[in-house]
Amino acid sequence: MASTPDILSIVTRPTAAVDRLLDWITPQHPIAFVRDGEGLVGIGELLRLEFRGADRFTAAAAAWSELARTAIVHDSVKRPGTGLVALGSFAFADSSDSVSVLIVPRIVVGSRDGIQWVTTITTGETSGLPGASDGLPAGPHEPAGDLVHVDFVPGEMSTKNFTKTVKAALREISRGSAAKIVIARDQSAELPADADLRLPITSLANRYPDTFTFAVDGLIGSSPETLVRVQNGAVSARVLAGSAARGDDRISDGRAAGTLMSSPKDQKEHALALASVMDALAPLSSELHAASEPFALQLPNLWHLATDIEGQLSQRSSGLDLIGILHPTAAVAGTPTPDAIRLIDELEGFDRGRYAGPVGWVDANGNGEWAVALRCAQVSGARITAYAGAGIVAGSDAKKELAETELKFRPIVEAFG
Ligand SMILES: C=C(O[C@H]1C=CC=C(C(=O)O)[C@@H]1O)C(=O)O
Repeated sequence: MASTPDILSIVTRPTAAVDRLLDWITPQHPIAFVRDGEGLVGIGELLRLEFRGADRFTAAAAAWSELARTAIVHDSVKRPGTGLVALGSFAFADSSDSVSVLIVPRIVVGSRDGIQWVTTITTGETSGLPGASDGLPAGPHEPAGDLVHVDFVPGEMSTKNFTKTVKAALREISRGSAAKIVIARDQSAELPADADLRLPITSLANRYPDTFTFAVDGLIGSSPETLVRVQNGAVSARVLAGSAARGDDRISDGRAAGTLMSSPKDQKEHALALASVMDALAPLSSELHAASEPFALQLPNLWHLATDIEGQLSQRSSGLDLIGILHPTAAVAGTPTPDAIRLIDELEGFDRGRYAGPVGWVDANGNGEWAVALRCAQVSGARITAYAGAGIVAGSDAKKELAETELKFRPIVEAFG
């Protein structure tokens, strides 16, 4: 549940002091959501709203609109992400022990379309008014510190158990219980006390610039999948499903992409994921467009089948409203959704936490960007747990799916390598 929110005073001003956004990440409790050098970095936690259970999205949307309604905002930049903003991360499952959070930072450093700004947020009605603060605190926090090296070992789901579970999922699919089930596994490691997370996060962002690199309440990663982006009434998403390893040279790499594009199994897996997002957005949008064929998205570790969706919202839905409607897509759960969720619960047998849940930000106007938390790990005290999964459809091969999860772990494993 949300704690009782205070009235917040917010000042956003343009700044010339921000060169590289990522230099502002703090060593402990980093808060960030960036892609290609743009996005938001939070410094310090002013307010934390917590939610649990099946109504976590509706409760978050209601608490957020109340906070936004009473906030006193002085915003001379006026762009999506300026003014009052929270970064959030939500649990995958209704029954998860992991709490879902919206975090309002004390300071937000932002960059978008070549414009940089700083937002200071304070509680109470008088502080934080223009002139009361000139914005940026001591910083930037240079990316520094020692490399955090950890060795991941299988977690609650061993590799052997994963292949067994994929085979069990295939039996359910052949019985007609579901058309697609996404099966995940975990790997974990001990972290040194007070590990400085700036280097792993910066290295994720540098190696995977086209993905959303995030750090919210200990959940860190680089996700290629946009769950939903809301910007002044426009809505967009990038659906991914269907994967192949990159080739070792130009020829084998081109062949890998070609084989993926012509694979009926991957095309089916992708079509189910796309349909789940289109079906969820259609009643809320006009002019909803998606290409008739996916394209091959190139990442350093993988090829993915990808489809971009764009439309206009026909109702005043905020990003928080939409993540509650869209989650979980067939890219992380399966099809039909209720059957896939039940089967994941039965077959996987571990708590996914916030892996595969929405992670992103929302502003007071309901604008926001939310990724599906993939290629990520949760830092909880001295423990780090990484997650990766694969979509199982008729024709999937358990060994290949295991190999695919290894490639999906790579961003996190290398960031801590
Ligand atoms: C479930 C994951 O990826 C999803 C997103 C893209 C491709 C996927 C696949 O090909 O199986 C998965 O649906 C993960 O990275 O843990």
